[in-house]
Parts: sequence; C-alpha cells; structure tokens
Amino acid sequence: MRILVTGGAGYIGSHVVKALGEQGHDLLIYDNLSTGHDWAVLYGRLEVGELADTRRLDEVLQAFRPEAVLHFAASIQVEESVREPLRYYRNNVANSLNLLDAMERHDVRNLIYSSTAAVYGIPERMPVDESLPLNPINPYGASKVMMETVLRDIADARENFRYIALRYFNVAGADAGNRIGQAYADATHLITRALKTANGQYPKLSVFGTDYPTPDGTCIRDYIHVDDLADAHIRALNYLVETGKTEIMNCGYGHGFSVREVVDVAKKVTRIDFPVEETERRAGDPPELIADSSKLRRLTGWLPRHDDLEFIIRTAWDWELKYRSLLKGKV
Ligand SMILES: NC(=O)c1ccc[n+]([C@@H]2O[C@H](COP(=O)([O-])OP(=O)(O)OC[C@H]3O[C@@H](n4cnc5c(N)ncnc54)[C@H](O)[C@@H]3O)[C@@H](O)[C@H]2O)c1
Ligand SMILES: O=c1ccn([C@@H]2O[C@H](COP(=O)(O)OP(=O)(O)O[C@H]3O[C@H](CO)[C@@H](O)[C@H](O)[C@H]3O)[C@@H](O)[C@H]2O)c(=O)[nH]1
Repeated sequence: MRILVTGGAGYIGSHVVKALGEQGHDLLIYDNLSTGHDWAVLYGRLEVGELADTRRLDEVLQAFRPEAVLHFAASIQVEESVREPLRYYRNNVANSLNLLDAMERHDVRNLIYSSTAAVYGIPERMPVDESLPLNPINPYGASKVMMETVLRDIADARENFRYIALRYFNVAGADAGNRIGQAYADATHLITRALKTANGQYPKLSVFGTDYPTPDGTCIRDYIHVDDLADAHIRALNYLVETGKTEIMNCGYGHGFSVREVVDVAKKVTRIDFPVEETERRAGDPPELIADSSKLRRLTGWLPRHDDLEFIIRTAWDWELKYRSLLKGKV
C-alpha cells in the first residue's frame, strides 16, 4: 500500500515506519522534525513539512496519492499542555483538521489515528475498556477527545471514510536492533527520565506523589513495548482495509507497575543505584491506568511479544547509551 505517515520521524512513528517498511509498503513520512529526527526514518521517503502548511499538504497528497494515512504528529506532554493549552489545541486539533481536509480533497479513505489513555481521565473502573466515559483531566487528553469526536462525525457523514483510533497506554522501550528509540535531549517520561538519571544527566529522579490510593502509594501505569504497539498498527491497518470498519481500540498489556516498581527494575537493569527523591504529586496524573485490550486481541489477533518490564527497560537502556553517544557526536 501507499501510506502517508505524519510524525513518522518521532518515537512511535519511527517504530511503526520500521514495521511497515519491513512488510514492503510504499511510505511517505511527513514530519516537521520539531521533536523527530531524519535519521530515525529507516524506510520510505521523508518530506520535511508542517501540518499547518495546507498548500504543502495538498502538493504531497496530490503527488503521492496515499491509500491510507497514519497520523502520529502531535504535541505529547501532559504537563506542558496544562501550561500551554493553546499550543496543544492548535497542533493536535487545528493541524489535524488541516490533514483531514486535505484527505477529503484527495479522497483518502483510511486513517489510523494515535489516541491515548489520557482520554479517560480518572476512570471509574480498572482495567479500562473502550466503553468507559471520556473525561480528560488535562488539555492534552482533551485535544485527543476532540479529534475522536471529529473523526466519529466525519465517518457518520461520509460513507467511504473509515478509521481506527488506537488509544495507547504508556509506550516504552526501543527497537531491539538498537537503531531507534525515544530521542529527546530532555525527558519527561518516567522510564527515560530514570535511565537518563542513571546515566548522570540528572542528579536525581523525582517520584511524583507517594500518597495515591495504590498498594505502595505511587501511580500505576500499563507499559507497552513500542514494537508491540507497532505490530498493533500493522494489524489495525489490515483490519481496516479488509473489513472497512471504523473501530476504537485500547493498546496495553492489561497489567501495571507502580513508579517504585519501575525504579527498582531500572536500577536492576542498569546496575546503578541512582538517587531518588519523593516529591509532591504532578498536576494532571491519574492514580492508575490499566488497559483492557481484549478488543484489539479479538478483532486483529494481536498478541504481545515483549510483555516483560525488564526487557522493555533493557532495550530503552541500550538505546539511551547509544543516543548519549550520538548527542556527543561519537556515533
Ligand atoms: N509516547 C506515549 O507514551 C504516547 C502515549 C499515547 C499516545 N501517544 C501519541 O502518539 C503519537 C506519537 O507520539 P510520540 O511519543 O512518538 O511523540 P514524538 O514527539 O516523538 O513524535 C511526534 C512527531 O510528530 C512531529 N510533529 C509534531 N507536530 C508536527 C506538525 N505540526 N507537523 C509535522 N510534524 C509534526 C514531530 O517532529 C515528531 O516527529 C502522538 O499523537 C501522541 O499523542 C503517545
Ligand atoms: O520523573 C518522573 C516522571 C514520571 N513520574 C510518574 O510516572 C508515571 C508515568 O508518567 P509518564 O511516563 O510521564 O507518563 P504519563 O504521564 O502516564 O503519560 C504517558 O502515557 C499516557 C497514556 O497513559 C500518554 O497519553 C502520554 O502521552 C504519555 O506521556 C506518572 O505517575 C508520573 O507522575 C515520576 O514519578 N517521575
């Protein structure tokens, strides 16, 4: 298939591009490189472009004529979205509308959309299935709910438009071949932040809140390896093209780890007893998020291959060491 991948030079997009490329698809990656990297695009052609640039989008869709779009490009940090809501609504909503407009003009009918567990806010039961109400507690989650609403309405209005929204839980780990991984000079995600602390980039790791209603008082998350998530995209795309059915599916393993448990495994994998301090809660954090992904499994046959926190953190650590050398110009 000819597939346009927005945000394909970023962390998750680059792993999905790798998986699609291995299957021989014809790929065009559209990315402004604001947080992505040209070297992370292992397959296909990279077009450095901005979603706000509607003329450029038109030219690209006209020339490439994609049969499907995978839309990863977004701003992704929960805490930043609380401080800068307008920037989040502009990039995640207004710029996504530009893409959908262009897709309509060029009759592109299939879309895989990157949604998030943040749409659920503080869910009323665990694990979280797709039928639970959407009550985002930060602008990032709200921007994704808005886009899910827009997609639903377009699919209702246009008979030949269909999409799958994948709601990712906490994505972590890196390519087992150690070619790509999460590549930000600064880190906000727990696992990457812990590994950069082990590596000496930060003096200590903060544990945000120890008074949550969880067994050890710290937040619990469902960490999914990025290559398993990439496989979920391949399967979702096949399902979409074969059945023509619009769906929304959670992506996670169905069990979680507390912040303290993640820190313990990070220390074990790195063999470094890095300093940890317990601090106040971080704004916008729900106590627990665990996916019920039985729909994804049932409809697409997806099965996790890397459901092992130690493996996830080991691949992230191998990548972190390589990325540090890359930053220092040693690779
Ligand atoms: N990382 C997670 O744990 C997680 C969890 C749930 C959902 N998601 C979603 O997955 C998607 C990918 O996230 P990621 O972790 O790979 O983030 P990322 O920042 O690594 O990737 C985003 C990519 O989009 C590009 N981009 C951003 N704005 C753009 C614009 N206006 N025009 C063109 N390109 C633009 C960036 O340069 C980058 O390459 C996002 O939609 C995010 O909301 C991520
Ligand atoms: O230095 C740190 C960083 C994080 N945490 C905690 O670790 C947990 C996980 O935090 P983080 O890795 O930042 O991920 P989330 O805030 O859970 O959000 C991620 O996972 C969501 C889906 O669950 C996605 O929507 C978001 O895009 C993605 O950033 C939270 O309880 C944080 O408070 C710390 O204690 N110290």
